[in-house]
Order: sequence, then structure tokens, then C-alpha cells
Amino acid sequence: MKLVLFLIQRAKGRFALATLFGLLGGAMSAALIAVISNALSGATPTGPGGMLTFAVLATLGLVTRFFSQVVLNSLHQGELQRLRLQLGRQILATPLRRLEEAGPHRLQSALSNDIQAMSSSMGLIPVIFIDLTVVLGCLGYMAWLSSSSFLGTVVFLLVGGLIYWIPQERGVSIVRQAHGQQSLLFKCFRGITDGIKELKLNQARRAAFIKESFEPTTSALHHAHVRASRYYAAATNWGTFIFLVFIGLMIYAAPHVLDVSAKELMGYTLTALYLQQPLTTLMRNVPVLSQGNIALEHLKKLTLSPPDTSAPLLQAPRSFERLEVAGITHTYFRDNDDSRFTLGPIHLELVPGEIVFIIGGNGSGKTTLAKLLTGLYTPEAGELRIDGRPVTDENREQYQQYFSAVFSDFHLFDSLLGLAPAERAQRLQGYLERLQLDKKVSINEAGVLSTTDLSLGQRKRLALLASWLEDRPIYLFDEWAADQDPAFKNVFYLELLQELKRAGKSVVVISHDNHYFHVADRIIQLDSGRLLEAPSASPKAEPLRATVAS
Ligand SMILES: Nc1ncnc2c1ncn2[C@@H]1O[C@H](COP(=O)(O)OP(=O)(O)OP(=O)(O)O)[C@@H](O)[C@H]1O
Repeated sequence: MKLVLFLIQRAKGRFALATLFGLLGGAMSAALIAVISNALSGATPTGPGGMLTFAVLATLGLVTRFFSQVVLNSLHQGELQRLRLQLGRQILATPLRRLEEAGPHRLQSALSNDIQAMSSSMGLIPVIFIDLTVVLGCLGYMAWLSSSSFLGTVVFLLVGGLIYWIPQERGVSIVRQAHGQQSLLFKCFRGITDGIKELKLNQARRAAFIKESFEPTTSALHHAHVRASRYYAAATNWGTFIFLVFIGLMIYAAPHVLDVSAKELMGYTLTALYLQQPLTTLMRNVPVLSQGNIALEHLKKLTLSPPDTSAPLLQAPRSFERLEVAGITHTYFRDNDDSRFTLGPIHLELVPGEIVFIIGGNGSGKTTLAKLLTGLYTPEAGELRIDGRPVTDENREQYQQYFSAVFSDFHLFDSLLGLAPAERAQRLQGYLERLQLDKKVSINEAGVLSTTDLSLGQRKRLALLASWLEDRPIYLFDEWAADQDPAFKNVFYLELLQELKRAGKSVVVISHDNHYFHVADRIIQLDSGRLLEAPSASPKAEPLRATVAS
């Protein structure tokens, strides 16, 4: 029902039109069954007039149901497309930390499985809707035939419906409980695709992965769906049985206990038989509709932010004078785990034309600081100020436009997105040559890369190229040089960084390459989330401006 309401809320006009056509179709079907029943009982003559009425009703029923289905289908397809776009936009608008907490497997499950479930059930809504109108039309005809029998029919249908509903709901609740397993299945899929080398190489690991992780998850899902399908089958078949009981009662008991004529009885039985097909289809389709409802509930639980479709395209700032980091902190909490990691409070300043290295052991908080600096995380305490203006929720997006970053877990798109062709064309060939990629990759006029099937080091160079072309005032490289050969490390640290500095950029480099620490104007050292007094930078460096938190 939630899914139907969801569809109605989105497109009231088209839904009303489809309802009208559907109701007309249902009315035609009910009228047709009345004509048939009258003709069979001899109440109306079966001459050309009757035949014409039959033909007109059958044709009108066909046309109205066709249009109802066409309108509802277009409504459903339009909604599905909008839903996909909206979900993508919502994910992009949601704070990074919230997405990290949900986990990539849950997002993937939502983007593929939940959208698919909603699509399947939305596709059934037109059919369900038309069947419902036929059922209502037939019930209307039954009421017109005999009000006393109709009352009995309603009581019978209510009791039968309740008995149908109990196992049906049990099946739905089993599927709802198993929904978490669906996300775990996506986690396993990620294990298979992302960890393929590790799993292929080590047979014991592969066997353990299948036995301890993959098989239990698929098996839990399998059992849940088998159990649910038993309840669904019980509900549907019970519904069909109840229906036969009803027809039996009409034929064998009603003539003895109710004051109905043979003509009414025949009309009633015929209508009941006619009702069987739409009712059975309805009962079969209800479980699929429930899966769509469960998917909708699941999507709502992700608590994604509303998409910012009306936000204007922001201009990237050309320069800045001072970025102040005033006592910012961030803490990672883990479910079912008392251990937590806190970064900060961090105090520091960035100015143009300066290279700042962030160093520290694994897990000391360098990447976390980079995420806070770039505005990807919102500080829990303290604040960032750019040219004296505090960074707030309202201007965070604008603040992020100061940065171009290549993170250690970078993603390389297969085209240079977000860059105007003129911006690209001017400097592209020169950069490709300097990054020694001109023999490997070409980039066409639309900015599409000829290939991304390259070594990790080469892909990182392409990511650097995309970052370079962005031409932002602040650059951040998270262990960029870690996968580069010694010759290219030299090019990166001794040439490229210096060029950015000369161009007046502020350059933040997260690095473990202690041979190149002399390149830095300042070095910031992190240890367990706290700033330490840093080792001395190059002799020409300015005094250290990072201060240790008190
Ligand atoms: N998404 C996360 N959820 C929970 N804890 C996290 C998350 N990311 C990092 N951490 C924790 O925060 C700490 C700092 O991680 P961070 O990635 O900032 O370290 P780092 O200095 O960049 O390490 P490395 O040199 O290994 O890249 C780690 O101890 C880690 O356990």
C-alpha cells in the first residue's frame, strides 16, 4: 500500500486518469457478465441486439483497460527513472561520513536490489489495479442481483480475506527480517570482485570465505525466501479454496436457505466464477508488491539527504589568502566496540605558495585530517575559516571548491568530467607528455580517455592530470607518490610540486617518503590523532606554523 501511495503522491493527475479508465474497464466487465448471465438464463433475447451489446461492452472493456494499463505503465516507468536519478543524487548529497557508516554494500544493495524490487512491484500496480476494479465491478453486480446474498458474500469474503491475510503477512515479515542478509550478500559480492586475487591465490582462504561467509549468507536468504514462499503458497491456495467453498455454497446450500431465484443464483455463480481469475492474480501479486514495500522502507532507513537539484553551479575560487584550522576534531565510533579514534584538536594555517607535508605512522590520522581539511567531514568541534569566514553547512560546498585532491583510494573516471573543452585542450597534451603518458593514453575532444586499463602508477598519474587541470588554489595529495617509480618520484617531488608552489598554490602532501621531506616548507606530524612537534623541514622553510594542541 505504501508503494501505491508513493506512486499516487508523485503523479496525482495521471493516477486519476488511470483510475478512471480502470473503473470504466471494471464496469464494462461487470456489465458484460450481467449480459452473459441474462442471455444464458433467457431473461434477455439472444438476437442481434444482444449480440451488439455484448460486442460493444467487450470492445469498450478492452479499450478502457488498455488505456488504464498504458497510463499506469508510463507512470511507473517515469517514476522508476526518477527514483534511480533521485537515489543517486541523494547519495551524492549525503555527508560522506554517513555514507561510510552505512557501508558501500548497503548503498549497492539499495541501488540495485531495492530499486529492482520497487521496479518489479511498481510494474504490477497497473495489473493489480485493473484486477481490483474488475473485482469491485463484479461485487457491484452481485449487490444489484441480490442484496441479501451480497451481505452473506461480504461476510464470507471478509472472513476468507482475514484467513488469507494471516499467512501472507507472516511471509512478508520473514522477508522483511531477511532484508539485512541482502546487504550482507552484497558485501560478499564485493569480497568476490575486489578480493578476487587474494581468494584465487589461497585455496584455504577461498574455502573459508565460501564456508564462513558466502554460503551462510546465501543460505540464510534462501531459507527465508523458501519459508516465506510456503506462507505465500498457503495464503494463495487457501484463498482459491475459500473461493471454491463459496461457489459450492452458492450452488448447493443457498437455494435451501436463501430466498433467491434460479436466475439470481445463476448470475451469482457465473459472476463468482468470473471473479476467480482476477482474485487469484491479485493474491499472487500481493507478495511481489510487499517486496517493493520492504525495499521502500529500506531506502527510507538509509536517511539520505534530500537532493540539491536547485543548487546553482558554483564557480571555483581563483585564490585565497589564509585558511585557518581552529581546534577541529573528529571521532570514529564503532558499533559493538568501545575503542574509538579521536583526531585533534588540530590548529594550523595554510597560505598560498607553500608546500606542507603531513607525516605520521599508519593510522595516525593523516587521511582523516585531509577529509576534514577538504570539507568532506564536518568537524565535531572547532572550525575552519577561509579568509576569515567560518565554514558552515551553508557554504561548505563553496569551500570545497578551493580544493583539488587525489586520495590514496582515488577513483579514475573514464573521462575528464567537469572541465570545459577549452580548459582541457590548452594544457592537455603538454601534461600527458610530462606525466609520460602520451604514448599510453589519448584523450579525445569530449575528454574521454582511450583506456583506463593501466598500471596503478599510471592510473595515479592520470588522476594527477585530472587534478592538475582543475586548477584550484589548494592541492592535496594523499600518498600520491607511493606507487611511483624512483624516477617519477623525483619528477613529482622536485618538479611538479615546485611548479604548483610557484603558481601560488597551497600544496598539502601526505607522505611517508622521508627522502623528500626537505622539499616541504613545513612538516606537520601526527601521532595517534595528535599534532607533534615536527622534524625540521628544509633550511629555507618558514617557521613552523602548526601548533600543538594544548
Ligand atoms: N571509516 C572509518 N571508520 C572507523 N574508523 C576509521 C575509519 N577510517 C579510519 N578509521 C580509524 O581512524 C584512524 C586514522 O585513520 P587514517 O586513515 O586517518 O590514518 P592514516 O594516518 O591516513 O593512516 P595510513 O598511513 O595507514 O593511511 C585509524 O586508526 C582507523 O582505525
